[in-house]
Amino acid sequence: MRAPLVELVGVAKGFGEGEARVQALSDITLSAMPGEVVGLRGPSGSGKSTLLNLVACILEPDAGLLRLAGETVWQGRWAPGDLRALRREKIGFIFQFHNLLPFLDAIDNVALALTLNGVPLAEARRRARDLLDYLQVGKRASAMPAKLSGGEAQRVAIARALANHPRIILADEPTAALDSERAQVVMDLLRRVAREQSATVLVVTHDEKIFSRFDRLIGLRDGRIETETRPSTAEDV
Ligand SMILES: Nc1ncnc2c1ncn2[C@@H]1O[C@H](COP(=O)(O)OP(=O)(O)OP(=O)(O)O)[C@@H](O)[C@H]1O
Repeated sequence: MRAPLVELVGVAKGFGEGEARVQALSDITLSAMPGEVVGLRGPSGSGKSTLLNLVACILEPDAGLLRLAGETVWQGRWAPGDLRALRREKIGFIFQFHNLLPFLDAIDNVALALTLNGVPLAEARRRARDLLDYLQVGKRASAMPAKLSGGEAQRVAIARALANHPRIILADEPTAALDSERAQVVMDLLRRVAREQSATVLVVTHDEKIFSRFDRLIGLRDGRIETETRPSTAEDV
């Protein structure tokens, strides 16, 4: 039986103390299955990034339960173990602006994610090259980030996020800096990765031009789940 890769039950998160306290998320219950591409939408301040950062184990919940790939990672406290290792092994994170290291070329930006996980450099470069080819940006392997177009840089960043074969891929506004055509290419890739690697992809987005590309679109308002739709036109290409 297939089990969810991401599960949150009754999760809450606030910031600050006393009068300055902001309840960013309240009573969030959701789960996402392998192969599923889920969008998180909602007005500014509705809690989208907070939710993504909780799933990434970058922020600690105040209450509830967080389970990743069948393992309870937070319930009242973090489960014992190395959080950084968990993040490196299970989670790939894609940012709005690619966050590539400016002093490394495309291939070494990807290879670094592998060497940090103990893969020898030559092997890391070989695998990085394969990934760049998979994302159709292999020709730019030796280009420095400043010489890449926005779409190319975002694909290199996706390659980096995928380097360790994470089952959970989190993306914060991955298409915000891209034109419509490049945004669709990024969504094609994310859908393909979800399908081929049985991964769950969770994407925070304001970008209406990609709303139809999600299996499920969850709408947040004031830190709560307000709507959940299944865009009917989402198709794999
Ligand atoms: N580190 C923090 N310290 C204090 N308040 C925070 C912090 N991070 C988020 N918040 C507050 O929590 C609420 C939710 O913020 P969050 O960034 O998750 O919203 P968002 O939906 O991602 O917004 P946007 O679309 O503008 O990125 C907001 O009121 C925000 O001001």
